[in-house]
Amino acid sequence: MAFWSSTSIFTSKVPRKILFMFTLSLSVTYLFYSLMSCYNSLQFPLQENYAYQGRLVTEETTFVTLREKLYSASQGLTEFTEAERTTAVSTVKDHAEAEQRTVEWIRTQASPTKSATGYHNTAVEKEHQEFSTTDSELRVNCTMDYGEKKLPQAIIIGVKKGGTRALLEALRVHPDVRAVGNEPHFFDRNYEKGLDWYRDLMPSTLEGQITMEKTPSYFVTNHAPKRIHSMARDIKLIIVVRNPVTRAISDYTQTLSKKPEIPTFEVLAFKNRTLGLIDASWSALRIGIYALHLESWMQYFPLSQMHFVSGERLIVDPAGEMAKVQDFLGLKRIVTDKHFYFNKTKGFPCLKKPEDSSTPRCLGKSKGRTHPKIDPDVIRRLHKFYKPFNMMFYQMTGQNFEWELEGDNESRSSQD
Ligand SMILES: Nc1ncnc2c1ncn2[C@@H]1O[C@H](COP(=O)(O)OS(=O)(=O)O)[C@@H](OP(=O)(O)O)[C@H]1O
Repeated sequence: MAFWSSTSIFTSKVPRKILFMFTLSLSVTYLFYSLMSCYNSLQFPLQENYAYQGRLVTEETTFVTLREKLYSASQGLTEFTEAERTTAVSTVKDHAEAEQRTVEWIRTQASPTKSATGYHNTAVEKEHQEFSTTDSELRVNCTMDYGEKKLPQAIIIGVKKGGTRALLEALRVHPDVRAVGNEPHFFDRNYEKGLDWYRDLMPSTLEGQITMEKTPSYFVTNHAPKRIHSMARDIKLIIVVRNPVTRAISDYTQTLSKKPEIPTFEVLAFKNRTLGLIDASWSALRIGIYALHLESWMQYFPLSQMHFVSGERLIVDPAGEMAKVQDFLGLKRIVTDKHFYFNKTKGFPCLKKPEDSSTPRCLGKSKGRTHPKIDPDVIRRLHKFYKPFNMMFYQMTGQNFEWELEGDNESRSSQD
């Protein structure tokens, strides 16, 4: 009875109110913590999505902060990446294969050229039946992040030292482009890791956004055209090309910055300098035989799926080149001259600084290194060496990049 009278206190009116208040406050606390933990796990995706929307409305701050973060992250990654270290020094096997292939190709070019239509041959059809993935198979990985990770619909496949980083960073300003910052090297070095691994590297995209990546070594990788075709036969390919002589010097400058002990450019460029025998198997020179590499790609992809960017024009008229790239990708022309300014110290166009940020928007110090002075006679010989291949490349692409004019000028000034 005594026990009953002590518990019956809970049934009396005043304590029932206290009990109610206590339960209520417990529930509110529980609800508050649940919401907080949910918010924390969603915070980054929300910001990202909001940022994207903000771009279209007025709130630029979040977008800018996020872009700055991505930009500086990509800067860090481009400095001395594994890609840069290993592409310049190919393995002995690759080197031998490449040399053999280059020599054979140069020999066969003495015979009449193939017609442009003949390149896109039956190998493509066979390949497609065996390996092609359907669109629905490509769109599976939905993450906590808003949107979903997709395999790229467009890839900057080359060329090394052409201006690929500048192009990718300018494209990333576009709200409908999402690109991975570093170079995945999937189709040349990581292919055995599989498409799921590759897809997982990509940023999540919203409906209507394009997923992109850049790995410049794909352009000169034998297996890359077939492998990329088997992933997506309708993929768009972008190739930034630059005068092969300047490109070779830029490539050499990069290697030299990491290995100061290597022989001079003049020594590496020749098999026999007295005989004027150019070493076309040296990767710095081989990469510049664009017609040779393009031929492999044309066996799998029609020219309509390729877009060639002039590395030279990307420096003097970035907005002009960006307009053409955006058209090719089916994007609205959002990245325009308003986004660029010429930075005199850097000597290159840079992306304009957002008002509230002090982070530089120029590319890092691994871009725009001072090139060593090369013997003008060697430069002249290299221009002569590349001339027929450049002509062939102009014919194949239907575009004249006018590298011979530069060569003529250089030859003239070196004679003065
Ligand atoms: N806006 C801007 N800023 C800096 N550099 C620019 C820019 N546009 C094009 N370039 C040229 O890009 C060259 C480097 O090319 P890549 O980015 O393709 O190099 S890499 O293959 O990724 O290492 C780099 O070559 P180097 O000057 O020889 O370093 C530049 O000439």
